[in-house]
Amino acid sequence: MNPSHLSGAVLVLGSGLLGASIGLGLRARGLDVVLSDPSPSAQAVAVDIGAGRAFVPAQELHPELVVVAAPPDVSAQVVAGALTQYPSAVVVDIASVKGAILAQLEAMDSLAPGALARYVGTHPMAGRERSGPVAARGELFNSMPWVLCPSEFSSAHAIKVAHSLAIDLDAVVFRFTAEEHDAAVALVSHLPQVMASLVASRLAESPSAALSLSGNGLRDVTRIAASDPALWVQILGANAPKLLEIMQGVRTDLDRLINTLSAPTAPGARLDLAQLMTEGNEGQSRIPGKHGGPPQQYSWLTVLVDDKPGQIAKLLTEIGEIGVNVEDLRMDHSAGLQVGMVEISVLPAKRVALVEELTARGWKVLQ
Ligand SMILES: NC(=O)C1=CN([C@@H]2O[C@H](COP(=O)(O)OP(=O)(O)OC[C@H]3O[C@@H](n4cnc5c(N)ncnc54)[C@H](O)[C@@H]3O)[C@@H](O)[C@H]2O)C=CC1
Ligand SMILES: O=C(O)C(=O)Cc1ccc(O)cc1
Repeated sequence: MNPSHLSGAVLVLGSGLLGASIGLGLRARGLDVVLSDPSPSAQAVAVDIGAGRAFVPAQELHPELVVVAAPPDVSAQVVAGALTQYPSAVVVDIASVKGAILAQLEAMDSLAPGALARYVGTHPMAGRERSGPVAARGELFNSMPWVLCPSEFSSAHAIKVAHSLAIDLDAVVFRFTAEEHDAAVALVSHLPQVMASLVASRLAESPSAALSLSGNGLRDVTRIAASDPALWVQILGANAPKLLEIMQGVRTDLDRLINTLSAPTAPGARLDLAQLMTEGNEGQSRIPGKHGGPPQQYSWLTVLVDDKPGQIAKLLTEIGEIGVNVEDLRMDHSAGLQVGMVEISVLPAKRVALVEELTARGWKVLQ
């Protein structure tokens, strides 16, 4: 592991999923990480998994950086407290919304003049649909976007320290204004969350016989519907104006679709459906590939594995031996059979050789 770009202690306020993941990542760089959380159990679990040492109020602390990893609706207060308590530290927050927090900070009389020079709003675009330190992963941010939203007050030094945090955690740094950030995440994060929840809520009272036919399409579209309601109430509320703009467009399209499907054989109806699907194809093809690179088309292959311990690890090890990089992986189970179907995506040029080699090694590959 390369040495850190930071040198002093890092204080993490809020040791849930994100705070503990940041702690784990920074500890792996050898940094001194101090964790504080009003929930004693969240703090204790984060310490136990190795995300840092427990904050001791009586002990003097001079952190180089304070990372506020608290829920969005308390983040501004916690940032303000940290700016006051640690007058030489840079303070960043990582909340999912940026404009509302900056506005709250700007409206505070309690802050010392110039204190906001040491603050940078940031947002790692990585997370999980689970919360709490138990779900934390030190590699969570690896190759994922991390947005820095410096304000007009942020100093060059504060921006550099915020940048170092993201780089230390192997993230890919982007720089947006708070306003640009909120518009972007309304589209790429908040709209998908709302749509996933809307689709999944249709399933709540559906017959279980229908659900037994569920496949990857449904799983892909609804994965984030398992997200923490308490967090999302805060995120959606804080970014409502930006999200509304996009949802008005969705409503127009949905109304059009309902009209079309009300008379599916009417002249023009099929063209309208084709257009809607094509627009979806166009949008989907614009989602960047890994590491923020250009959209990348991968080839998928499916390998049948016995449903017993160690099989997937063995398969992945052998793919590694063959010298092919797995770009993505998902699992499905064949209803009623003791086999799993592992779907693997690889660069198209690698697919044929990989199928041949896996088959020669005795794996059942579905073409
Ligand atoms: N969950 C996700 O996937 C992502 C979340 N975020 C942002 O990260 C922040 C934390 O979210 P998670 O770690 O997912 O939530 P979490 O619920 O796992 O952890 C939040 C922690 O903050 C603590 N906390 C509550 N009030 C506090 C206060 N006044 N001071 C310090 N700590 C306090 C809670 O006790 C809890 O342990 C949120 O602002 C969220 O918007 C950003 C990117 C992804
Ligand atoms: O689970 C996923 O795919 C996510 O996209 C998680 C996520 C949740 C909230 C954020 O502010 C950023 C990322």
